[in-house]
Amino acid sequence: MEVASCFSCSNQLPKLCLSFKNLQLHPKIFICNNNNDASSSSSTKKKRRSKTKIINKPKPALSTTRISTSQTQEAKAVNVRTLYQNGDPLGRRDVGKSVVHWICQGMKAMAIDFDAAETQGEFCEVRQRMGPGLTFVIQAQPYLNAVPMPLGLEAICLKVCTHYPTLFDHFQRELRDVLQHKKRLADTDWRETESWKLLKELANSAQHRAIARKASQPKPVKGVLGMNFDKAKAIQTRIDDFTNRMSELLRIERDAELEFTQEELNAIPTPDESSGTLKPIEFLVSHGQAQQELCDTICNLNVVSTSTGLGGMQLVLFRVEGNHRLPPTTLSPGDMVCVRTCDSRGAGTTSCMQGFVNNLGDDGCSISVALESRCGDPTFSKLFGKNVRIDRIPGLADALTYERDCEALMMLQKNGLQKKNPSIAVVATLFGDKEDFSWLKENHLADFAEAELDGQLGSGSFDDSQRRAITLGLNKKRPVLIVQGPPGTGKTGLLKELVVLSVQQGERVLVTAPTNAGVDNIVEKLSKTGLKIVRVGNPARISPAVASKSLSEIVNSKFESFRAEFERKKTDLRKDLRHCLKDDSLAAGIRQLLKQLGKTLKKKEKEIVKEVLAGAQVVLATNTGAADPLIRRLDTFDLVVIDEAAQAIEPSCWIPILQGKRCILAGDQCQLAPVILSRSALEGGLGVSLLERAATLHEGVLATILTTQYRMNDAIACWASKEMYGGLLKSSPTVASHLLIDSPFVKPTWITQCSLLLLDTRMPYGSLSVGCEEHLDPAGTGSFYNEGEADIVVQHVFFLVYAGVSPTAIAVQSPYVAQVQLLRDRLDELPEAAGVEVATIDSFQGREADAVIISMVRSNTLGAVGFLGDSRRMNVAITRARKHIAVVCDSSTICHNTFLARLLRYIRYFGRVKHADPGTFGGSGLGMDPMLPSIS
Ligand SMILES: Nc1ncnc2c1ncn2[C@@H]1O[C@H](COP(=O)(O)OP(=O)(O)OP(=O)(O)O)[C@@H](O)[C@H]1O
Repeated sequence: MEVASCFSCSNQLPKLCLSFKNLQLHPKIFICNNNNDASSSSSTKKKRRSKTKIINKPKPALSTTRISTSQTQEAKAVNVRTLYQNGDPLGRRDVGKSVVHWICQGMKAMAIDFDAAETQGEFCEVRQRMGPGLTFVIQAQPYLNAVPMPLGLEAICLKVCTHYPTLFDHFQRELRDVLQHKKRLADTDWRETESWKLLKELANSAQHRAIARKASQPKPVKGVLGMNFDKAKAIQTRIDDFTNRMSELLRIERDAELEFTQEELNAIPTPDESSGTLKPIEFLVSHGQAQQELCDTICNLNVVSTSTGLGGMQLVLFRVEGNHRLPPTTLSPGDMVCVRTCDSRGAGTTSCMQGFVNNLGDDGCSISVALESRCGDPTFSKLFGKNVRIDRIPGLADALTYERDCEALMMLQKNGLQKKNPSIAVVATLFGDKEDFSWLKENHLADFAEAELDGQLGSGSFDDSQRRAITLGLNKKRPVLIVQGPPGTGKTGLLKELVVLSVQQGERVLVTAPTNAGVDNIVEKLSKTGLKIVRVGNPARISPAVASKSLSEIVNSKFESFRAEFERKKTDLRKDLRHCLKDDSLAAGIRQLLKQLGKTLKKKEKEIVKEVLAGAQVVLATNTGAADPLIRRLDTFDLVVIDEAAQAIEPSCWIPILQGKRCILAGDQCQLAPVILSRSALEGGLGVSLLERAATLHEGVLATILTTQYRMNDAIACWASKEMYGGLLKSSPTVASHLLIDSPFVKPTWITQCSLLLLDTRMPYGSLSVGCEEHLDPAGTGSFYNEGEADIVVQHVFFLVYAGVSPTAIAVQSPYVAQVQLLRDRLDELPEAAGVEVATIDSFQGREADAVIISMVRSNTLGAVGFLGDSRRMNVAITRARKHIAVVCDSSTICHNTFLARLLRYIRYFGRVKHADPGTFGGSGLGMDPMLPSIS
């Protein structure tokens, strides 16, 4: 079944659900998940860490079904942890009757729509979209989203709404009731309906049986790779132990995440309806008031225009009625949303479509949403000229990531040692013990030697350790290679070379990374090689710099002429239709032709997508995105490469690995780690990456280490080497002493000749510079900002630019999202700073810049430094700099952490310190005296 591209962190975008009618609006608690500290927008996990802001939304005017207090209290006794997940449907006893009632309502709406589609002769479209497992779960979301979750039970609802066996079970029951009722009136056999037949088809599919009975016995192990039965059985036992343990840890982590959400919800007092504090939804839309809260619903929107995108997605541009600005919103590109028509109060919905946010307009008044194209579809055309509301569908992206990780573990357990598994040698290597490993080698089933290079490498561009890594990686019989290397040792460059050479030796390669930023980084490198590369993923999550390599752009460009021809024919037919409206049979014929034309367009597009992917030498996606059916349907890959592998949990790495014959993992376990919310999941080992585990296996023979760095001035590299790598990191003489002054057109100033600089907002006599206190983001994101530090950063950028440093060679980082936003706003005011990159530390991993400025933000009397104290994050931040690093901070706060205190001491000793006061430079940095400050 079809899932065309992606949403949120991963890369799957569900095809549109069916239209559905007669849905009622209900009072609802809206959850606003905001990225705050450190998190890159691509990391959904980080979203979980962010404080959740809840807004009690107003009640629509429609009649609503309130769950009674006693019901809620009764159901509150149910704990999310008590839910089990063995593949059986969860019943009243497990989740409580309020939640069961909630699912029933959602599934009933879906069943009614199912039946309506059959009555209206649109069932083949339904058939196309429906499928077992995740496909079904995705289709069910808008229906569930339209029913209010019982108060206090949101976490359980979020868990249940992705529990396939439960949803399917309830849907089956509701559909049967709907069909029975209808057919009783018509006196026909309801079992003969298309809807029921489709349901039975799903229930009989192998995938349904596999998912709905996860507890079933794994297949019996036969001898694999010619091993005797006992050996194979021992490996299978290890796989079983591993997958069972990991599934349990994933479940604990997911529960922790849901409990976190529930705690946040519970912390909000129940709205006092009599107080009159609730405002109608249109108030939020039409009043630009300061006290407006962030919301994940936007109402009173009108369709302005439409255009067609990939996969038949219709990009629909909405604008707020009366050209008001959009309300402050949590919606961001890639978010999955439900689009419905409504009245001016946001109520009275008549139809619903699922899609994802493409972007929010720069004018602040518009939003564009990708919906599935529905040529001649009455549901789609109903949006025109109507009030429309857009609601975010929460939690599904995280649920999908979780489901895909679980699915990968299931496939590893069931198929890992089956003959048909292309990655059987990888599985045997990573789960076999020393004896099995030697046996593989002796029997020439795996070879860990270096491959011959035949002078393919460009001379001089790689050192010995890099050459060794490349030759090991080119050996087609080597199942696993781990490339470990501190920052700047050339891992990404080496991976690029490896991919190019592997393609040259006839291999097809799948390249993944845990985050979209990581994937885009390697796409950027590979795009200059002339290889046929395709980046698969949600277009809204792909960096504009590499958009031309995305599947959507490639398909669109190939499809252009065909689409133009289609539009021309469609216009002609429409004209004809207008002329013969009185002749029913002729009009019906033309309508039929229009429908046929739409189908041909879709078919052609599918063919092009298939052709592009099949012709690609390299396919790139996130680890989770590699589960996209578009990728899964392709032939087995010869090689799977995972970059930034230390940042991924092991289950997610198995998604791409199981699709290739061999794999190469590159990363550094001293850089960003996987983010785990639950302490017990962390202690249980969920935070241990595959890279870390595999590097120590079989006496380290799977790994190769790089130790010479080619990025940083030695003063910067020495700090990282001492703090993080036991002094092992060496600097290449080509970079060891490079400074900003060595770049062309850069003037000699004390700053351009300084590699390490501390801009301290604390004065030598102990007082803090005016305006340099930290503040909690009033938007309620839980993030912090510091205006004084922002001013100091701006003026430092100004000094650098004034000294001749190119703005594109400067990067500004902060661990806090609110500070990043503030810095962007401030630097936008400075035309000289156009081109300076401002990013969170997490999103800048894997990148580099000549000059890096870090704003630490925290300044408080308690000495609280939050996650600044995470040495791996600070290692990433500092090691992005090639020639100059400036740390802006309040030393008295930061020094409360011993690791950070050592960093400041190191800068004081080997670099320079300036006590910075934003007031003396004229605030925003604009119009200030460009004389360079002296060092105090
Ligand atoms: N052998 C080499 N000779 C000269 N420069 C090199 C060599 N290898 C790598 N470099 C340069 O070193 C810099 C860092 O390389 P790269 O980004 O690939 O490192 P990395 O290990 O991926 O770093 P990180 O872990 O921080 O992402 C790049 O500018 C690259 O051009």
